[in-house]
Amino acid sequence: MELRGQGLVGKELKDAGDRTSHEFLMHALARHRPGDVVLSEEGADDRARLVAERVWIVDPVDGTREYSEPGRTDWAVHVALWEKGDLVAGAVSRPAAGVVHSTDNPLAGDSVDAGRIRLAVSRSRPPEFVSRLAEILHAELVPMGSAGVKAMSVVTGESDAYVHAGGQYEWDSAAPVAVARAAGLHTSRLDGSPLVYNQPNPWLPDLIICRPPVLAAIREGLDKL
Ligand SMILES: Nc1ncnc2c1ncn2[C@@H]1O[C@H](COP(=O)(O)O)[C@@H](OP(=O)(O)O)[C@H]1O
Ligand SMILES: [Mg+2]
Repeated sequence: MELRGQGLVGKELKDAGDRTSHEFLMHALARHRPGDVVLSEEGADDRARLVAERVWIVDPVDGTREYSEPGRTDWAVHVALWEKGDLVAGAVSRPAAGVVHSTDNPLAGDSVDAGRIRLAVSRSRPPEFVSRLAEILHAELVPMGSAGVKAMSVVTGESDAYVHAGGQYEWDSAAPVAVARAAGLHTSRLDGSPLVYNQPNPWLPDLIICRPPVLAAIREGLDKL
């Protein structure tokens, strides 16, 4: 937040934000949880994570593009804890909005049943299939930056589902998925299989996060693509 007001713009601001947040998190985790391994978007992949019992999966700035655009609040800091096979805790912080969604306190809101399904989608690179899915479902697209912010929009009831495919890494979804699960939402891969973390290759290209009542409609829509 401090860096954003210091005159850096564009790539310089993105890189400085990523690096500063990464260093902050690495120091904090080394100090408070020295025995744990960290998988960060901005760090070298420490292969010790593949035999570790506890691994922190972090994205220091998710929605880096939005972070670099003055006044935007749709970017987030993701911190998730994976322990012995699954996510056990996580938080998605939105510093510019002044909110932290965590597995302890997801800040879940009631969703008004608007009739039309609202799909959260990337504002800068909406996957083509999501537009087709929206047509099939007569759904409304709600564009915003950051995987974490999109997932939290389902948690708060601003949208009904976040459906993504075509590319992403474990750090983009780990903390959002941990919080979404704590809020009682459905989380899975596009084919319905579970999202599995701390894999040798952290590429995790697709997901569905949705309110349970819309899952059947989304599945039917996906089948028709
Ligand atoms: N096709 C793709 N391949 C790789 N990463 C992708 C991707 N689409 C989205 N992402 C990542 O998902 C996050 C949210 O993207 P978007 O705001 O467009 O929905 C971004 O994380 P970062 O900002 O941490 O790089 C972005 O890099
Ligand atoms: Mg990210």
